[in-house]
Amino acid sequence: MNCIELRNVVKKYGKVTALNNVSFTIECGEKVALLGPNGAGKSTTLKLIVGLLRPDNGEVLVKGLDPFSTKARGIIGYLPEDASPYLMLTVRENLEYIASLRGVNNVKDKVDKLLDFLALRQYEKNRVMSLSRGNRQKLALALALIHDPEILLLDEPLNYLDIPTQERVISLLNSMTNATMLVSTHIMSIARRLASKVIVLSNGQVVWQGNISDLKKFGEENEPIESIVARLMESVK
Ligand SMILES: Nc1ncnc2c1ncn2[C@@H]1O[C@H](COP(=O)(O)OP(=O)(O)OP(=O)(O)O)[C@@H](O)[C@H]1O
Repeated sequence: MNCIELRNVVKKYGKVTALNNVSFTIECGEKVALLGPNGAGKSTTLKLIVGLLRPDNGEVLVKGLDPFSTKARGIIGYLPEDASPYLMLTVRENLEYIASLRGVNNVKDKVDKLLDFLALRQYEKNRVMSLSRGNRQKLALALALIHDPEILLLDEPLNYLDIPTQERVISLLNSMTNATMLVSTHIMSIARRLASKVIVLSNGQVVWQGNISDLKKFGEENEPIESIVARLMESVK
């Protein structure tokens, strides 16, 4: 079954065409990295799937549903780029508030587990406005994961995180074997550790999609994967 589907999607911001006829499908359970140069349309793609934006043309479906529907919103977890949780609330208050909005059972247990897992316990009573950027990112990740979403949309999930936390988050995400994941990243090594497929966007268009292992076919012997991906990205101007 398809969990995410974009059909001929066009999205414009005024005169800027951010996405120009983008189509792809992601089957339930697949882990996919969304790659592309700055301004390629990655964040826009995620915002359309999460129901923060509507396409100007074409269709976006989440498990066959309109992303704006309550049902679709309930099965998605979203980590925005530069996520900003409620700054005046404490770390625990943020987690408990979102957990209750999401209808999570056993809120205290779930919050405690995430606080410990992401090494946020010592900050639980601190207001978010006082946290470092990395600790805010950890909280934003916890907020995206608190309801065990079926579909996870992550925009640069490891931004600002220290190396031990990056490793913990990678192993946590890898343990979510049933979840469907679409992860936007600029870092190829992260894409390879979190995903088995890639969609490469450039200038608002899909320039390549397929298994990461097949990317090697486009390169010369011993050519680094980053160099192959850079060439694909530059193929559309
Ligand atoms: N709110 C907005 N208003 C106007 N233009 C926008 C807006 N958001 C994005 N854009 C434009 O849409 C295009 C795609 O932007 P988007 O943020 O989706 O790219 P991206 O691939 O996520 O980039 P990056 O890797 O730099 O984060 C860019 O040209 C960007 O300037």
